[in-house]
Formats: sequence, C-alpha cells, structure tokens
Amino acid sequence: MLEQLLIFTRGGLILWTCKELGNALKGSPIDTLIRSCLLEERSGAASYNYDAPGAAYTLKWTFHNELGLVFVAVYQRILHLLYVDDLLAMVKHEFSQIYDPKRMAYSDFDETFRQLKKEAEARAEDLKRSKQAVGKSLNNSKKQGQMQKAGFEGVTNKSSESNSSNDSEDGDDRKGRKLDNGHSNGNYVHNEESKGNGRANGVENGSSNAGAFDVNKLQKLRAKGGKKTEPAVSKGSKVEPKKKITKKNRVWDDSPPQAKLDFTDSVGENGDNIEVVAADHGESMMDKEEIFSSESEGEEDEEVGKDSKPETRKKGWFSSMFQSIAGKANLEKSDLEPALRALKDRLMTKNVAEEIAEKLCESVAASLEGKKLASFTRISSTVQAAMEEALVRILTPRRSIDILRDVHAAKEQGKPYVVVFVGVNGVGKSTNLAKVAYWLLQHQVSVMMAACDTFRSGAVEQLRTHARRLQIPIFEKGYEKDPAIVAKEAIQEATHNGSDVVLVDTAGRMQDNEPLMRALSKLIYLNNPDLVLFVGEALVGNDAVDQLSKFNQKLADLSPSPNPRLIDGILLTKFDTIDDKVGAALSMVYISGAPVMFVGCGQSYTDLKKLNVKSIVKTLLK
Ligand SMILES: Nc1nc2c(ncn2[C@@H]2O[C@H](COP(=O)(O)OP(=O)(O)OP(=O)(O)O)[C@@H](O)[C@H]2O)c(=O)[nH]1
Repeated sequence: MLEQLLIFTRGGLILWTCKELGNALKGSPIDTLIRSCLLEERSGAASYNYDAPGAAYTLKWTFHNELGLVFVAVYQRILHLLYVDDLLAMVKHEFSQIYDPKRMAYSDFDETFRQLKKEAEARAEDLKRSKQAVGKSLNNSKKQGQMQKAGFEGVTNKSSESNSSNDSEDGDDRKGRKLDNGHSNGNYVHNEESKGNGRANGVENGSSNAGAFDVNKLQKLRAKGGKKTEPAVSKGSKVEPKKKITKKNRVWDDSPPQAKLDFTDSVGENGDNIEVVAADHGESMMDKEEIFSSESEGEEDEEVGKDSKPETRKKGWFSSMFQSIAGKANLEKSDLEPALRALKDRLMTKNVAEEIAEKLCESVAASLEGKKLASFTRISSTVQAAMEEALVRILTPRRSIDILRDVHAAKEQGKPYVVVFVGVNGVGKSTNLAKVAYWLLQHQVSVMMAACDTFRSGAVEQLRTHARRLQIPIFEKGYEKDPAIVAKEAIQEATHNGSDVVLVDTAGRMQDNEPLMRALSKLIYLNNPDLVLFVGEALVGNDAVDQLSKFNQKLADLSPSPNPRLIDGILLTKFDTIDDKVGAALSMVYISGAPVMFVGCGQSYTDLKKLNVKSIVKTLLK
C-alpha cells in the first residue's frame, strides 16, 4: 500500500499530503530524502530506500521544474508497487493545473487524487492480467509448435503459422510501445506500466493487445505470405530512392538562377537535399556552441527574434541553431544532453570521478527538465548555471565546522578534543597532522600528539621529529602495540596534563585491508573521537570514490557499535601539485557527504588552508 504522497515546493513548503492515507511514517523518510538525496544532487536516481526501525520504505519522486514543485510517494519496499511512477506523473499533471503560488490549501485535490489513484491501480492491475494472458498464450503457442513438430499433417503450413504468431506478437508489442510513447505522461511512466496505460486508455490499444493472438489476424498474415514487419521495411526503403530521385533535379548545366545557391533559404524542390546538408551542418555547429559559450552571444540573440518567427519556412543551419537556443517552450532531456555531455567531459578533465560527474549531470538534468528557457538564454548557459549552483551546494558544508569553537567547548567540559587522522598509505597524514598542530598552536590551543601508527617502521620517529620541531608533547609506545589502547592512554594522559587537543596519527591502510580496517574501527569505537578526519590526496581521480566509500563502509560494517562513527571531515593534501585538476575535492565530498576542512598545499607547517568553494567551482567549470 502507498504510505504517503506529498507535494511541496522546492523551498520546502508542504502544499498537499494525502490525508486519507494518513499513516504516520516511521522515522523521517522525507527529511532524509531531501537531505541526503535531493540537496546533494542525487535526484537523478530512480528511487531512494529509507530504513527506519520496523519499516523499510522506498521513496519515488518527480519534479515540476517550471513551477518548482516536488512530488514524493512513499511506500513499503516489500510491496514493489507498479503504479507509483504512473500515479506521480498524473498527480504532477493534475496538480500543476490548479497550482497557484499564492494559494496554500489544496483540499479540493483530495478527490482528484482519490480518482487518480484508483485509475493508476486499475492500470497496474490490467497490466498484471495482460502479462499473465501473454504468458498463457505463449505457452499455448509453444505447445502447438511442439505438437506440429511431433508429426501432424501440413507441417510446413502450421509451422509458418507458429512463426507468424511469434512475429505478430513482436509486432504488436512494438505497436504497443509506439502508442505508449504518445502518452502524455510517457516520460515518467515505466515501459511496463505505460503498456498498461495504453491498453486501459484506448479501444485501439485494447484490440491491438488482443490481436497478438487473434487467429483471424494470423490467417490474414499467412495469406499475405510474409512477416508483418516486411511491408514496413519495404515501405521505408521505398522512401529513400524517392529522395534520391529529387536529387537529379540539380542539373548544373541548366545554369540555375543565382538565388538557388543560397541554400540556407531554399524551400524549392531541392529543399530536401539542402535541408539534409544544412541540418547536419547546423547540428554540428550547435554542438560546438553548446560546448563553448561564445562571446558574441548578444549578436546572435538579436538574430533569434528575426529568424525564429517564420516557423513554416525551411531553415538552414543558422536558423535551426537559433531555434535550438530560443525556440523551445520547455526543456526536454534531449535538449540538455549535448550541453550535459560537454559538462561531464569537462568535469572529468578536472579529475572528477566519472561516476560522480555522471550522477551530477543526471541530477542537473532532473532539475531542468520541463523548465522554461528564458528567452534568448542558451541551453549551455542554463545548464552551466544549474551545475554551478549544484556544485556550490555540494561543496558548502551543511553544518558549521568550527574546530576552535568545538575545542573550547570540550575544554569547558574538562576533556581534550580528539582528532583521529585516517587514510591510505603515504597520502600525508603525519605531515598534515603536524600542520594542524601548528595551526592550533597559532590559536593558543595546547596540543599533544599520539603516535598510533604502531605498524610502519619509522612512523613513530617521524612524528617525534615533528613534535620536537613544534615543541609539543608526544605520547608514544613504540611498535606492535594495539593502536586503540595507545590512543586511549594518550587521551588519559592529555586529560591529566591539561592538553586541549590530542591529534592521533594512525597507520596508512588500504581500504580493502580488513584486519587493519577492523583495528581502525576498534580505535574509533573505543575512543569516540570528536573528529574523524580522512586524509586524501588531491591527485586521485576515480580512486577517490573507492577509497572513501570503502573506508566509510568498513567503518560501519566492522564497528561493534550499532551507531558506528563514520568520516566527519576531509583533509585534502598535495593541492600544490595538481594545477587545475581539483576534481578530487568534489568527488570526495559527494561520496562521503563530509566537508573538506583543510587543504594541504606544500611541505612546510604553514601550508594549510581552508577550501575556497567559489574558486573550486570556478576552476571545475573553466
Ligand atoms: N607537495 C606536497 N607534499 C606533501 C603534502 N603533504 C604531505 N606531503 C608529502 O607526502 C609524503 C608522505 O607524507 P607522510 O606524512 O609521510 O604520509 P603518511 O600518510 O603519514 O604516510 P604513511 O604513514 O606511510 O601512511 C611526504 O614526502 C610529505 O612531505 C602537501 O600538501 N604537498
């Protein structure tokens, strides 16, 4: 059963919920969806699973981008409700008809919804029944085929019947799909469901379905002596030579009037050929325009007004390009694709992991589809602006992360503030731990280091050197000790000697190394640090996703606690070595949801900075 359906604005104002459903949802699935999916640019996904104690929900949604509305349906995951997409699409359509930004209450929508839900359920039921019917008929025709093979008279005829039955089935299936495409809600309805829609909505569709196994139809087909698809193919192939015949009209010897050479304007007999050439040309030019936003935008925009008026005239590449820029009423996915593809490539050249670039583009597409393009606005500019917004949103920390404030808060409670540095080997954990220590010292915070890399030889000495240079205490117990215990003793020591902060160095480990990940999980569980800082290299590309997602996954899976601590923040190192390939910052934040708290940009103690979101976004889109 559907648990709830909500309609709210992108600003978060709830306009309508189904009172009839009225079930109190367990946990907070809607808040979680907004926080972890919609706000984090993951809205390109098809659905979202939410688990609460005693409930496992699936959430599906659709946007009306033009009106800025969000429609969310919640149902028990176990039920696999087939009609939800269909229902959402219809609710979106109907609600958009009555939506008024000044209106707050929509109780009149209750009845409409009840009706829409009934219809959607009926269609899903029809679909289920027709599927069963198809299954049965398929079995029957198989059985028939087997009997024929077993030696009945007229074997050839019958077998051709069985063939045509299969062909006919395919043919009708195709027909069904075509009809579905015409369905106004087609974009949002699964193929399966839209098949159902088609059948329920139209007599023609219904008969086409029945016709799949209609004996009369089969006999007619057999009489024609050919597959159902053949005439269509031959029809199609006839069209081509016709086009070619028109080509012959272009006889250069006839010294045609000069005006005919102006292909951009021609509507004459040669129009087809000219249009093909012109259209191709136009498209490729358009692609270029989508990728590189040109400086001469203003000039072109002026032309838009002139050229886009005579709709019926055939257009050359010049005018068709403008039509694609300004002539569209509402943006469709196909309009956005070239610009998004270009943007995805650009993000990837900046070292953004492919998976993330892809998801971001899907999300931007979802946020733009159906939106009206402001007149004279390029699709590429619109897409770029939407992507810029999305990137800023992702990279801007959602909660305030003020370490100095938190350090003082811990101090007031009489305990040290504990930071654990984790990450794979050689990324710069110890060096950047020392930089953070230096930064804290600059802010009159007393620091103690804890040498909990008891695994790699030389690690303790390396940290000791930093401690000596910075003149701060270090807690060390040598090698082959349990790092979780060493950290615990270090924190006790810091509590006794009144250190404000304990910085815990840990051994580098690969995300797949289970024993080491288990040890890290234990260290975190036992000491409950205030901050788990993932140290990652800014040089990584696709590997960033694997590192961070597996670190988080292992910390969750291997923790003895039911509420395991995950990564709280990111320290991105070696930023000085990457030029404009700043994509790792985006990939890491996107995959973990944790903010970049520091950026290491050199090998001296002062080379520690805060991330400048604006400049990163600018570089990513440059
Ligand atoms: N250019 C540059 N080099 C850095 C930066 N941070 C660390 N390094 C260098 O990276 C190398 C590895 O640094 P470490 O601090 O030893 O790395 P680690 O993660 O502690 O290493 P393991 O303990 O083996 O896992 C050293 O040569 C550092 O000088 C940085 O921000 N920029």
